[in-house]
Amino acid sequence: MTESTPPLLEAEPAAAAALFGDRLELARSYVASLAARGEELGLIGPRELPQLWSRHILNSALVAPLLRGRVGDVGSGAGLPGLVLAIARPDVEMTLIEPMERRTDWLLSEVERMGLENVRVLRARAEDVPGSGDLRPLDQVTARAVSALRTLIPLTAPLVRSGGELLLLKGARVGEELASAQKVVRKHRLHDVEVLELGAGAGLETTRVLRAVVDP
Ligand SMILES: C[S@@+](CC[C@H](N)C(=O)[O-])C[C@H]1O[C@@H](n2cnc3c(N)ncnc32)[C@H](O)[C@@H]1O
Repeated sequence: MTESTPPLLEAEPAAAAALFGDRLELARSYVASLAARGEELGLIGPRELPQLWSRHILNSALVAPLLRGRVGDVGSGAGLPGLVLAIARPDVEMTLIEPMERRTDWLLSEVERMGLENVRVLRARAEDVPGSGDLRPLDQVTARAVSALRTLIPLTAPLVRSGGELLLLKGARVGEELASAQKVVRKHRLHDVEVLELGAGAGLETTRVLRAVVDP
């Protein structure tokens, strides 16, 4: 019987330096920590290591230039995109909203290990946050791989202040998801809804972001 070789961590793509600038060392330390402990903690699958940088870290970091003010990330899991964005944008106040204790423990330990002062970890389900007094209405909310738009919009829009924005990272079927979410788009008074395609020009995997203004 031959022993199987553990999958190798993807080499850091050249684009990482431009996306993280002087925060690159912190991004590297988060990637190293996630690669070392992520599988054991059930945060990432073993097959993710060969695409950790390109599919997960840079896919998340591409959203960083769109951020402003107080931002929440719903369903952060391992820290995607919220922790990556907080690393890239120390000027942004980031709240990671995640209900699973094992995941919030991991997020808190990473925030402490990296000395990030712009991150708060809130253990909660997004739908329980409005009206709880735990979080003031946010300027923007991000989410990635949490649910389809028809359920994700009702989870995220109530967290945003009037005139704030949703930035929802989506896959190639975002158009179909949006078509079947029209009822909640109207109910939550989203306008200026657009799908941004980020990264392709820079030779990266395309990150699709549903951006919409919330006007409750
Ligand atoms: C598939 S994981 C994705 C994690 C991460 N965003 C990523 O892209 O890798 C979905 C995450 O959403 C969280 N989640 C599920 N329902 C939620 C809710 N109602 N409010 C907040 N987080 C939720 C789960 O606990 C889980 O960590």
